[in-house]
Amino acid sequence: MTAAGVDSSEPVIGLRDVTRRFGAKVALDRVSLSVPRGVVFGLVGANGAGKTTLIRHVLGLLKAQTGSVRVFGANPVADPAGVLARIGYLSEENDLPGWMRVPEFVRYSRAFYPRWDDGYAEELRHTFELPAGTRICNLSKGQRARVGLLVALAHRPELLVLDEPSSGLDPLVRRDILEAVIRTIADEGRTVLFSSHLLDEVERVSDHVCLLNQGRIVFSAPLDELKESHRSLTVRFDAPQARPPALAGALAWKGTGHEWTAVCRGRLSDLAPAVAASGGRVVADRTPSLDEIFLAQVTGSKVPVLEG
Ligand SMILES: Nc1ncnc2c1ncn2[C@@H]1O[C@H](COP(=O)(O)OP(=O)(O)OP(=O)(O)O)[C@@H](O)[C@H]1O
Repeated sequence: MTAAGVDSSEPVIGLRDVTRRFGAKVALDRVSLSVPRGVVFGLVGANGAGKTTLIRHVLGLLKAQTGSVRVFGANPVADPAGVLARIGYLSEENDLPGWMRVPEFVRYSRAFYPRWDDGYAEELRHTFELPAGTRICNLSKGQRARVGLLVALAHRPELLVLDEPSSGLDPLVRRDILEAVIRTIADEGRTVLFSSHLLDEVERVSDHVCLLNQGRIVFSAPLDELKESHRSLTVRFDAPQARPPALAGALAWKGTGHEWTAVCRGRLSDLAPAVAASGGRVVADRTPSLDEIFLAQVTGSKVPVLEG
């Protein structure tokens, strides 16, 4: 326990066996995960994977049909005011009242948060270069995303939840603003949960990555661990091969003839003997990007074998 009575070992978010159906569609399928305090937790997955549905459970906007959700140790559906006051949230849709000007919207929003910091809100307005006199409906999509981010941040939340925060932001703004914001929050010991399609962005800022596919967790692990436990291997054979070798741990192959490359689960020391047994030799070995791991994990054997 800290002096403030916060148990720092207790996860900020805990989901246990959460299943959510919309009619016949299973949006979340027995999802269990734990988000420790002070980490940047990146949630990745293709369209429809269940990311927003998971975030809505964390915010208490959806009630778990089975299983349990705990945020700061509380049930967000039973105690929405207590939980939401500690969360900053930027939604994918980023619905804002178009008729208000930024300072009006800031005044309106501050009423919901006892810990709102006026000085910080004004500092963010300057950093984000948001004009005071323009109605929100006349701002660009990127500027509106920055207004949403300002309001999510200005009460210095313990947990920042960002659902696809990059939509509408150009690459410069993403790198300079969003990533700086995410790192600052984490450096201050607060927690960030964010979902994104942009795997290079997730890779740059996340401590922990969770991949959802069709409502199920494919993996959830510290980024370092995830990268250390995968290799991209290029294997060469003396005689041309019609098919890639049967290598335990290989998730997806591409190549042709003498040379084949695979993203593999495992370490080189475990994989090399199996490559040798298949008659090949490893000619290149590197750490794959998160994007490559994601594609290999999600599409796996469905990745077409390129015939050359
Ligand atoms: N209110 C709803 N009614 C019916 N189906 C829904 C509802 N909300 C989500 N779904 C379905 O549940 C699945 C998961 O949706 P969700 O929005 O959580 O995915 P996502 O990973 O956030 O996708 P995206 O990246 O496109 O935002 C999808 O098939 C979606 O169509």
